[in-house]
Amino acid sequence: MKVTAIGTGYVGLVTGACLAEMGNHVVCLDVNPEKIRILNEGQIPIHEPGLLEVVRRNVEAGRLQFTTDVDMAVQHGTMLFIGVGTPPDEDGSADLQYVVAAARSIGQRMTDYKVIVDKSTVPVGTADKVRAAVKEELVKRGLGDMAFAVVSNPEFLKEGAAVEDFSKPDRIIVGSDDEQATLLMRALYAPFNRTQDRMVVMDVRSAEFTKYAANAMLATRISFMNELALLAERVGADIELVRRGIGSDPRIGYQFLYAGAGYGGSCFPKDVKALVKAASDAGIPLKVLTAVEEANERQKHVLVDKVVARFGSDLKGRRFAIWGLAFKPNTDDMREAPSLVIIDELTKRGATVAAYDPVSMPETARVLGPRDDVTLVDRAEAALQGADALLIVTEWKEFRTPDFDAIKGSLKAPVVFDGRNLYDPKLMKALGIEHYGIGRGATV
Ligand SMILES: NC(=O)c1ccc[n+]([C@@H]2O[C@H](COP(=O)([O-])OP(=O)(O)OC[C@H]3O[C@@H](n4cnc5c(N)ncnc54)[C@H](O)[C@@H]3O)[C@@H](O)[C@H]2O)c1
Ligand SMILES: O=c1ccn([C@@H]2O[C@H](COP(=O)(O)OP(=O)(O)O[C@H]3O[C@H](CO)[C@@H](O)[C@H](O)[C@H]3O)[C@@H](O)[C@H]2O)c(=O)[nH]1
Repeated sequence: MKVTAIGTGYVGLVTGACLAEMGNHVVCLDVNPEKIRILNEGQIPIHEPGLLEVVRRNVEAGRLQFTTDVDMAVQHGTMLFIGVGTPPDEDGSADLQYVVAAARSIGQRMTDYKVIVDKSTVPVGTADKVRAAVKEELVKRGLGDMAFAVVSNPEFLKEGAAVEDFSKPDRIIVGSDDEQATLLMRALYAPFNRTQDRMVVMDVRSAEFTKYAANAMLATRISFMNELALLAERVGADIELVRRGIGSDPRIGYQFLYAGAGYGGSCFPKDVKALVKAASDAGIPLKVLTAVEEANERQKHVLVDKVVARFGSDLKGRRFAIWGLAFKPNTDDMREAPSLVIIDELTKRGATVAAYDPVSMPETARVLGPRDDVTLVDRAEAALQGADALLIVTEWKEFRTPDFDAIKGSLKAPVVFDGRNLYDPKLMKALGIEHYGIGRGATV
């Protein structure tokens, strides 16, 4: 089938590449010429495991191309996926300007039937806005009767596992009230839906809502565990043992129960805010979700609170090593990364920071800009040299079983603030490392 992906970010590029992999002819369009230049040079602008290989394979096979040419891109696809950003507006609501602009650019150019697929995360009612924008442009061109469908197909991929998640989806949500469009969506997704029918077809509004409900539920689990972690510490329990204890109940399950330094990324923070705002506008304030966000804001400060409790609030002359900067492992994405809050809190108390991340240091340098108080080093061990303590912020695999002797030998004193509960407190005690986990007390 002929597909156009509008927006070549995490969602648009992965969608385009994975659909090309199944034999579709895909054009990926972006308004950012730099991204298209990188893609046309055989590279990808983001770090996403396995994606480069899929992109290269399909470009070579002639099924995948990248362009800034809107005319060509709109002409090409029968199915046009909108995967542009929906960042938070000042009041927390989703800013739909890029989605509406993409819709208009379709309406200004289409000459035959199109299925316009909203893949971006968008509030309930957005498909109506997309439909209205396309129609308005068609009417301007005297083509008000031209048929098209607008479908909601929210994306559930996780960064760092995007290709895997797209290729083996838990579910494919399709919100559609157009039979022909539903049939085309079924055909397009058939290769990803072979072993078991995972496609759930519903009305458009319910599909749009499903995406926010899923992220809100996951964020709730994390904030719930983070709050229990605070309590566990106070009453002398270990949240890691509690996690295993409750996760064994299949109604609860083990996933997404990890207490840590707070959730970040381009989705949970913005989607929770957007749902809270939409609900309040609708006159149904969401009390639980409001608390989820508040708890997460507090959680991003928990690691520094522990540093302050140990070293005092004046950190002048102190130096801290940070391992892990990206908001989660296997990505270079720094959007809403807890590490940024931690760096900010440490440096504003006078400390300096030496930080290491396996892939996100160029992105960190871009986000932070030139700084005297933050040094980015190219090896984990280098960050430790002469530091007062080590803070672990992102659970990259290479931090899981490090050379503990090197940690002890390089730090001024062996003190580790373990923001992802990577290390066993008993082992730390045996090794003589002062260890502060999340929700499991200190081993001094
Ligand atoms: N990142 C994720 O893991 C993820 C997962 C599921 C859903 N989502 C949702 O998908 C959407 C996209 O997220 P993302 O992380 O891929 O965003 P992104 O910022 O990485 O990419 C968006 C791209 O769209 C381009 N763009 C903007 N306006 C355009 C236009 N009119 N025509 C063509 N291109 C245009 C931008 O230049 C940019 O390259 C958001 O709504 C997000 O909430 C993201
Ligand atoms: O038990 C856990 C699990 C995650 N996190 C944190 O939660 C954040 C988000 O992690 P994750 O969900 O793995 O990454 P995202 O790429 O942001 O993916 C989420 O957001 C996407 C965009 O909407 C959705 O498509 C995905 O289904 C949803 O998992 C990160 O900061 C994690 O460190 C925890 O603190 N504890």
